[in-house]
Amino acid sequence: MGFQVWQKGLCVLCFSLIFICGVIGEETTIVKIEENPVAQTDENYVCATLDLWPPTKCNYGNCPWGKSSFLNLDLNNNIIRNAVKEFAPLKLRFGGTLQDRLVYQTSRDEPCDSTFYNNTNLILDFSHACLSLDRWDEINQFILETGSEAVFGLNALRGKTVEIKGIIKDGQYLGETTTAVGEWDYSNSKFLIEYSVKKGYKHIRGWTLGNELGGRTLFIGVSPEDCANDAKKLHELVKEIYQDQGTMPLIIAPGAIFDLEWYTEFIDRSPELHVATHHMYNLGSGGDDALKDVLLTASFFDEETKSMFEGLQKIVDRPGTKAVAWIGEAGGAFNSGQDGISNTFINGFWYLNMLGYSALLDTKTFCRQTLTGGNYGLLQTGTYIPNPDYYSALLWHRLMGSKVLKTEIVGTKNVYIYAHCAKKSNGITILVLNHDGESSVKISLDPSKYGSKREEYHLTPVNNNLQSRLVKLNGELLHLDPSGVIPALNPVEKDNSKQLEVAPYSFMFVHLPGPTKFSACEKPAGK
Ligand SMILES: Cc1cc(=O)oc2cc(O[C@@H]3O[C@H](C(=O)O)[C@@H](O)[C@H](O)[C@H]3O)ccc12
Repeated sequence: MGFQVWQKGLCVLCFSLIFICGVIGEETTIVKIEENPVAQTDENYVCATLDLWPPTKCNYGNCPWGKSSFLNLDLNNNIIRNAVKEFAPLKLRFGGTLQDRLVYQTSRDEPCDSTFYNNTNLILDFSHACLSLDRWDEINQFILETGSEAVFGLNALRGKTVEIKGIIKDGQYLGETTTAVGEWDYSNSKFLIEYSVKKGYKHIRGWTLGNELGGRTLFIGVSPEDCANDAKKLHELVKEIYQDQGTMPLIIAPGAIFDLEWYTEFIDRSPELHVATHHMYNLGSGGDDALKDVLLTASFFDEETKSMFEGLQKIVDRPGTKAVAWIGEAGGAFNSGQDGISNTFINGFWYLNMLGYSALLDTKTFCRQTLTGGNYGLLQTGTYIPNPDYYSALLWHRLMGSKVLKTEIVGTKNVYIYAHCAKKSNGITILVLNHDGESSVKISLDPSKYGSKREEYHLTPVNNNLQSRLVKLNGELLHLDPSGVIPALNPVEKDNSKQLEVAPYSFMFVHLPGPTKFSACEKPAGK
């Protein structure tokens, strides 16, 4: 037995009842890690989004977007640049609801107003806005200078007619459906792609089509057949435009909420698709008062969430399907997240679990809504000071390699453990999330399996306040230096002859540099 977890609470109970129960209550929880990887992520699995919401976007009386839209974000801000460079390359997905209301300037003489105006009489409640060529150049400069990769969301509603129909069943009015029908007018997108190739923007890793237009309908429904035809058109365009470029970016669609029937038909009709992407908001609404409980009890791992991941994995795993699965956008709570939750330590119970779980189900990339903007930004809106999840994302990126190892815990429900081959050594990295507020988790690591040493990265909230925006690493507050430099994330080295202890309500990355028994994690010499 290489790996064991003791629940302190149970042992305390046992000691206090020792004369009655003897050793019967001294329950040992066993954790097993399979030696052979069960899935593989992209090397840069951690991705973040930049959305388009204007400062006037509000939910529940809270307007958390400021100037975080990629149309007006200060791309020269030192903190943002430093935060992004730490990942180089960070995959950045540009898009969101309003991407299907965005037009691209085709000549510098053309008027181009970059403001989305609120108007509830219009589709998606906002006017159109324009992405100027100058701004597109600035965005590409930013991507290049920060060593990032871009995935850009194209407007898939252009040219389509939006129809609103009443639903009547058995003579009863049940509400309305909004669908977009007709052919996609790709001319404006074609221009942007051609322009990008002419300018030599090689860091564009993928072009994605539409935001939440298919799948489980939220606002506007598009049939799987129409969506597949549009994706096919995009593929043809990209192939033609990039024919002399050597590499071709990925074609990514539909960026919707998963629905088994819809996705099955869409993927069946899209043999050329590279990435089938879906969005997930499995904490519920940003206006929900019960989010704290949902996070601590991990009840976001409900049947619906699991069936979405498993459903898509099954579809893409079928022989003959080329597409792989990505989470193209996940912010926890929809409608901009929740202040005091999405931007605080407690949100890590969702974010780190989702990074772990999605990887296990062979998701190649996980895009966090957002890099900045809304309440769920990795960086605070306006100040760009990193929220606790920023540091979790960075530790994941640095420590968790692409090969995913399956873990199994027997005997406890309050601890979640994920394991990957290590990013930079022949060993492995494990991530332990202790959802128990009373008890530490104690783990023994058998040196004959896990090597003699380990490096611990223990994340705890400041003042034990789960809703703190400040986080400590190994007991030291993480903060920017006065010039906006991201702090070093240094581990504490420990001997594996001593037990590992993960405090109540905390997270720990543990790097086991080896030598370990995980031969699949050994890197070729020189890597
Ligand atoms: C009602 C709803 C349910 C759901 O599961 O997802 C979802 C997503 C929505 O839009 C996307 O999510 C973000 C958000 O609501 O916070 C937006 O900022 C983003 O641009 C959208 O892509 C809306 C509603 C729902």
